[in-house]
Amino acid sequence: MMRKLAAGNWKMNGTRESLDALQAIASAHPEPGVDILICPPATLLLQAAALSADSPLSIGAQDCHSAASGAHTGDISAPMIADAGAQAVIVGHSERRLDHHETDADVRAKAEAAHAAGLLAIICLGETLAERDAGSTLDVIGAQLEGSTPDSGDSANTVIAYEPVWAIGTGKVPDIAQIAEVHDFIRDRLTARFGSTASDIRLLYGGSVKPANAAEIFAVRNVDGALVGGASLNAADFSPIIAALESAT
Ligand SMILES: O=C[C@H](O)COP(=O)(O)O
Repeated sequence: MMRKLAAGNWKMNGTRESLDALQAIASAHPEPGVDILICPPATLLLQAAALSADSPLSIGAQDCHSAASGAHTGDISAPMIADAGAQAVIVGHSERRLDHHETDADVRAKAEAAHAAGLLAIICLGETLAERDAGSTLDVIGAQLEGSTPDSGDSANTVIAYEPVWAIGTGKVPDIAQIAEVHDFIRDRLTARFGSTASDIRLLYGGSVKPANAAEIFAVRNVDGALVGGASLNAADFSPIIAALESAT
């Protein structure tokens, strides 16, 4: 049976004192009915993983290189992330695709590296506002999904996060029908490619998820959790989102 996933992406936020939030979240959900993942910046991975070792929280990174090691100044590899005690890594976030010109092929290679290192790969997809306005959302999502998801993907090692670029950090959220359309589309495409395991590949929605809108989003068919940015930075906001997901399960 699939366990839904509440994932927090701290992005480029957080210093050591921010780790207090991990304890607060773990204390509020001692036996959660869903999986909980926090992805802090790389500087905090080792400490966050150590602090969470005996808690229901898992820790993930926000990116990895596609190579296991080598001359890539400033990058970290999937084996290094695993060595730090983390269990997951986000790949292909739109901020990486935009800021670092990452292509679908790059994202696919990173996801393959994550799988090879035994990490859960959270593969992000999302259309821009211009693409939505042009009516090409499903074409964009279909191409990203096909190009970014490796053949090694299955329900145990892969999560897909649908994050409309225009909804990230803006307070704007697609309407429920729009979320349902894209999630149904992703599920159908995964089923066509991967067969029966696709029904258990978790599909997360991301983009301005807050305590006030979480329950409505989690009621949508084929929404198996959320990838949360700003509202994951503190327990006061993230904990009600976790609770909403538990209630929807
Ligand atoms: O990875 C998380 C997403 O980019 C969503 O960020 P947000 O919840 O701050 O809109």
